[in-house]
Amino acid sequence: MATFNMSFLTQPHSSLPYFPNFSSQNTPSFSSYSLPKTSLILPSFTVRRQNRTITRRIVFVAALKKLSETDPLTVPVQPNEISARFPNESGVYAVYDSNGDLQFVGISRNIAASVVSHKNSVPQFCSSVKVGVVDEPNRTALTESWKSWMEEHIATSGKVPPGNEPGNSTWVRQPPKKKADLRLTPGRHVQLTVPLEDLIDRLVKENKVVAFIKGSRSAPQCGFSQRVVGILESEGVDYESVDVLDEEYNAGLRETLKNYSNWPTFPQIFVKGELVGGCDILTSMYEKGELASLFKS
Ligand SMILES: N[C@@H](CCC(=O)N[C@@H](CS)C(=O)NCC(=O)O)C(=O)O
Ligand code: FES
Repeated sequence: MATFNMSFLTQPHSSLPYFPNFSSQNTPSFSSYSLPKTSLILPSFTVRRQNRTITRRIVFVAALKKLSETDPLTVPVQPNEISARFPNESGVYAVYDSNGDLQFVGISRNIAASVVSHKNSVPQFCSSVKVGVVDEPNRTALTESWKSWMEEHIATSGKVPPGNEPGNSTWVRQPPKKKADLRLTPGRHVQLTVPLEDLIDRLVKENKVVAFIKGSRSAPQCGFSQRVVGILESEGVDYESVDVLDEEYNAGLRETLKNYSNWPTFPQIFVKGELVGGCDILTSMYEKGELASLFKS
């Protein structure tokens, strides 16, 4: 059998020899996954060591069931029916189209949620799904499960599932691209004809939410700025950022902004031209759940 380097293939997150966890209420039935027992406790045996008799038990852990031996489950149209049929657990899953062709093998921390998401985004490819729940999942174990299903499919069909072809982004959600930071000037080589205060004033009035931070939004250079960026992003705020440490495009901003806002530190967050505050104030408003109304208005 040919050997394949799987590292370049599109894989979602991580997987393990696959131990079903049947405790979930959403797990429909044992037979739908046709999985073996999590572990079989085999008879114990004894060894003699330094005149002591030690009892050992052999624990046999069931391996991931083969892809070809796993029964497919039909994917219902309604998300709540999908959640009822598929487990909310970690594992590996294989998605088939209505012709029974394997489209994608994935790993998920919540298989039901992944199936709902695929059914929404690519319903034409998402007719039935084979599931392998992984108990005590860790990254290596999940990845090994994924590999074993992929290798089995490649060995029998000679093909990589289309959704796992390198560069295919149909099945794996790409992280949203971060906005670029705003720059106050075209660069140091250009002589400013208006005072820096006026540029700041225009910028905070023309943009609803502006965060003046140390470093860029993708790589804040200070923990206070990092916390504020994290809060704004977790609230899903559409904001602009300006790096006060950027001496090429924002020369002089660090000191001029302190005068403009009468606030001595960074970060500084402006909403509709008004200073809201820095890290402490934003953190406190976040913890009290006050940010949604601030950014909505
Ligand atoms: N308590 C402040 C913490 C921020 C802070 O202390 N910033 C300092 C260190 S990053 C600062 O900007 N100092 C002035 C400067 O570096 O120009 C807040 O709530 O934002
Ligand atoms: S740069 Fe040191 S605390 Fe912000």
